Amino acid sequence: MSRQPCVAALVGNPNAGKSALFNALTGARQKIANYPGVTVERKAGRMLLPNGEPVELVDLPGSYGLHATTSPDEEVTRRVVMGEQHGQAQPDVLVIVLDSSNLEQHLVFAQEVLELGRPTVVALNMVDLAERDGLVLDSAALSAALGVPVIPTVAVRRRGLDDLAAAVAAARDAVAEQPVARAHVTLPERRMLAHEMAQGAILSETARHRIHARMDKVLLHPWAGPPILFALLFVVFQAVFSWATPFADGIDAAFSAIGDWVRTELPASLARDLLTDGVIAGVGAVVVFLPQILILFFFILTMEATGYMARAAFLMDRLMAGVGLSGRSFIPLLSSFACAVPGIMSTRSITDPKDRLTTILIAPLMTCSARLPVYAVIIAAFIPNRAVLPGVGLQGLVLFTLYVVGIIGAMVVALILRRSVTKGAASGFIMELPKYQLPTVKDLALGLFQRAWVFLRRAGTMIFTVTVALWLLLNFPRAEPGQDQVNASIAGHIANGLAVVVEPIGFNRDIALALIPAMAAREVAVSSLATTYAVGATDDDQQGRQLGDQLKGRWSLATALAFLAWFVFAPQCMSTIAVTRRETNGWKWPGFMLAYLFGLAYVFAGATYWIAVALGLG
Ligand SMILES: Nc1nc2c(ncn2[C@@H]2O[C@H](COP(=O)(O)OP(=O)(O)OP(=O)(O)O)[C@@H](O)[C@H]2O)c(=O)[nH]1
Ligand SMILES: [Mg+2]
Repeated sequence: MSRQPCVAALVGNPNAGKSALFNALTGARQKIANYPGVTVERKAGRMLLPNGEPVELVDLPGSYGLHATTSPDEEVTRRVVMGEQHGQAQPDVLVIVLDSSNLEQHLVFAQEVLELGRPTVVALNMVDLAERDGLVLDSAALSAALGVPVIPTVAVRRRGLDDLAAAVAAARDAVAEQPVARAHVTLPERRMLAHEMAQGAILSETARHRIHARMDKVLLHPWAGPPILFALLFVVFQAVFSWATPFADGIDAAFSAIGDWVRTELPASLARDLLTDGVIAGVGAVVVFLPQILILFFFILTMEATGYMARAAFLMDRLMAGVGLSGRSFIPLLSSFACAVPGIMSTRSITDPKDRLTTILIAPLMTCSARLPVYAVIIAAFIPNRAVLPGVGLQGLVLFTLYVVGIIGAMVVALILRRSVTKGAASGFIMELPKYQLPTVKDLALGLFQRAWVFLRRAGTMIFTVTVALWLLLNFPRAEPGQDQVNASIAGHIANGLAVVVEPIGFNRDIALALIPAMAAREVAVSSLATTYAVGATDDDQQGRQLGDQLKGRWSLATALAFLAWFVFAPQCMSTIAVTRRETNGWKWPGFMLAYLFGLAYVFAGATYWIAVALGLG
């Protein structure tokens, strides 16, 4: 008796391990071509049944459903399964591949396939990963629930392949029987059933796996997840202000004491002024923010170490797709909260060139840690330290808002870029979620130490150098008696020229003066202001005052708010420009980045200033 060559097809959700099974079952006997008329790959190969009989095995693209298909891939899978695909005989046997550690999710699609009533076999794949996580499944119970054979497999270790081949052979022999179509159920019903079947198939589960699964249910919930993430970040920014104060005050007092000591011990001279006004006032003004930076990183490192950060990325994936970016952009953008330079370098993992370029261009809008000193000094000086709600401080709220404005700005810019300069569609991605873990004190301490070291090294090298250079430009040429030293200096002349440009957005000469050295790095704005006010101070009393008090006396609230808005957008960072040039091979994109970011900064600072003035805050 001769038969038509039997065809079997592997179906299942993306990442179930279909291709891994396909490779294990067919070995080198593969043919790869395109389905006619579409650019979807057709992978077929020859697998052997236990009796040596060959079967054509087709590896189908991953899919979430047979009805509302959303991509050419899913459409091909649907057509092949239904027997409607041109150039492909309808499979005699369907092999549904399930990921054991995502059983509930994968059973939704499996039910849809089973409703077709075709001869079907289920490969319960990745049982090794489930067992690693403390979950042992009962394939017999699942088989009883589904009404088809269920074979546990580990595709990458070739475990269960013989049993699977035997099950395919048995199902093939049943082909002659009339297919029995099953009752159709709605999607919510299918979800419920999937939940019940997945629960019913649990043979044993460690307490830890159960807790982790429950945590994921809540933290990754499409509605509950994002508000939880948002609330968590909110707490972080509250802590950045409320916890840091005693430490920051301590550092501040130490720098003041050193400054006072130098002033009394050394004879009055330009060299003494360089030490007190340039080095101690300037560098000290930045170092004061070390506690806040460490608190921020304490939370970021903890979220990473516990496994929550990857889940945050998972939650963000949908949002990113909404603005035309893939979830792959999330990690580079997240590391840009520390610094845009490593963030931009890590975009190398994004395969789509336009996706990658868009991510590079918006990375500087993520609030890097160099902005924290700028934000913190202005907020501490101008935003009253009071609670808007019990436990919710106004200062932390403003800081949180600045971060959010940066993120919203980045999303809007991405949306616009993806429709103009870097036109293209979003490509989805699925990432593996790491296990939940308690962070170790050692790892956290090491991470914080590295952050502290990076920050202090910058303060000791670049910020020190730029501040000393600024001090020199502020002190020469020397003013005539009765003349203001800052106005007489080289830096003062340059600043007065630039002030014309920034006056319309509410900036004064001192800000214009700080913006130029701050091109080296944002936090230099703080040290520059501190040095400028120290040089410009007319008596010792004024000289000893803290930067915050100086600002309060000299700036209006409207100016302070405009200054904050400026720093949300302005590309004040030489290293970011340099790394963008390197990563995009030329000056075109860094030039574009500079232009659009300065444009946004100018418009938003101006709008903030004039709205504040109109509200009577000028
Ligand atoms: N540990 C383990 N890993 C597996 C197993 N099966 C597959 N993998 C891995 O899981 C990942 C996804 O497997 P694929 O075979 O590409 O999944 P797929 O179902 O073909 O995915 P799509 O083609 O995107 O639908 C790969 O990294 C595989 O190496 C398994 O049984 N155990
Ligand atoms: Mg595949």
